[in-house]
Amino acid sequence: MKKICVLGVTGSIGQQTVDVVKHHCDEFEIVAMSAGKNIDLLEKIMTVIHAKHICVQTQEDQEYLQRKYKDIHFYWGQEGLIQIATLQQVDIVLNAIVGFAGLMPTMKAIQAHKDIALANKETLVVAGHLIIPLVKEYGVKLLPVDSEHSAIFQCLNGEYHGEIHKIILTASGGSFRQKSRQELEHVTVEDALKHPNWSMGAKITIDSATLFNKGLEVMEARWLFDVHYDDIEVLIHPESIIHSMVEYEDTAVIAQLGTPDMRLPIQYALTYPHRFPLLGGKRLSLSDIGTLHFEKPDFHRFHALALAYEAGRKGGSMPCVLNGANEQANALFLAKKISFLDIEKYVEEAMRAHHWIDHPSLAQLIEIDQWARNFVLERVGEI
Ligand SMILES: NC(=O)C1=CN([C@@H]2O[C@H](COP(=O)(O)OP(=O)(O)OC[C@H]3O[C@@H](n4cnc5c(N)ncnc54)[C@H](OP(=O)(O)O)[C@@H]3O)[C@@H](O)[C@H]2O)C=CC1
Ligand SMILES: CC(=O)[C@@H](O)[C@H](O)COP(=O)(O)O
Ligand SMILES: [Mn+2]
Repeated sequence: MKKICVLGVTGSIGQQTVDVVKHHCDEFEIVAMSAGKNIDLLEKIMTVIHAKHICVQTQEDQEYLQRKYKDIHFYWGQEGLIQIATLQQVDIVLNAIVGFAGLMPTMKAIQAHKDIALANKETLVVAGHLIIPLVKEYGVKLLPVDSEHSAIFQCLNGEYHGEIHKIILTASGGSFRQKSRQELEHVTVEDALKHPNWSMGAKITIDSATLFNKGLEVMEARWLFDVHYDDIEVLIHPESIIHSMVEYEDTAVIAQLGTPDMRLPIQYALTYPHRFPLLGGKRLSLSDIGTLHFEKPDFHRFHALALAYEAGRKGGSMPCVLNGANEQANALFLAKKISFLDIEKYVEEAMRAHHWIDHPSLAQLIEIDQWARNFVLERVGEI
């Protein structure tokens, strides 16, 4: 029985993880889990998942729940996340928290010798230079949950022999794939939240529309598979059927395909190297689909992708600035305080204003992340 700690159980990935675990309750048990502020949903999940260790975001919610459920141990805040992720009985931490908040629990879990199933791509974007050496030092597994990276991991069959010519990351193009730069000036939050193929949390859905999601994924791939940015190509593939590909030195291209369903990469990260049935999973019928489409990304129209390659190539503290500024600008767009194109504008301004440092420590990353958020808030007149 594999004992799992699910961070972000109330989110899109978190709930799909619950679904996977429910269908394989002989194999997996969720012994610890965290929510942010959605306590109603957490209490619903608690009726099917009987974890004894639960973390929430605020002390107030922790105290409320502790009074109500005496036989469960409740924790709160960042410290609480670290406590549940490092519990002795936990074998693997599935990190499905959104954003920078996922970084610290990932690091501490690795240092407590836990395997990591990583959906929280921001962890690697901002701190790949710290995380990858830690993974090696502590001899733990780092298993990708992000669909493209799971696809690459499956193509590589869990092994890497340095024979990769390039990685081809597919991108749906998001909600506005066919819109001109001029049309993008006036798009709404409601339209941006309509992803063509995936039902996901709000932050990543907006990131998908700006293409910052793909930019973050380029950086995630650089760290997970130890490839140079010149060897990572983004390919627009509107159907999201090919989840990504690996081209080898001998010109062979290996792809992983399937109907878009995040439960597969979640489950594979938990069952690797084995494959279990995916209950309710829709089988792919290429004859029904008929045609798949591909196009090159337009780096001018989707400037975010160009910014992400630039930040990744610069390395050091720059990805942290891009990520922090993007998280803040994304939230301001969702709150209808800035326009869609303002997101990439403020991220670029933060990158230009930043005093770059090489190899930032965790403490420096925390400072830089806060600086980038404040930079955007100041530009918008929010502080
Ligand atoms: N959704 C998807 O299909 C995919 C997601 N990912 C990645 O997975 C991660 C999660 O995405 P997704 O599930 O869509 O996001 P959601 O917004 O749906 O869920 C986020 C989860 O994190 C919790 N949370 C948010 N902020 C904090 C915080 N400061 N401290 C503690 N917990 C917090 C939320 O709690 P609450 O809601 O209770 O406040 C919720 O449980 C992201 O990094 C995303 O990029 C990657 C590939 C696909
Ligand atoms: C499901 C998943 O992994 C998301 O990251 C998804 O890839 C978003 O789609 P696009 O960013 O390609 O639109
Ligand atoms: Mn993805």
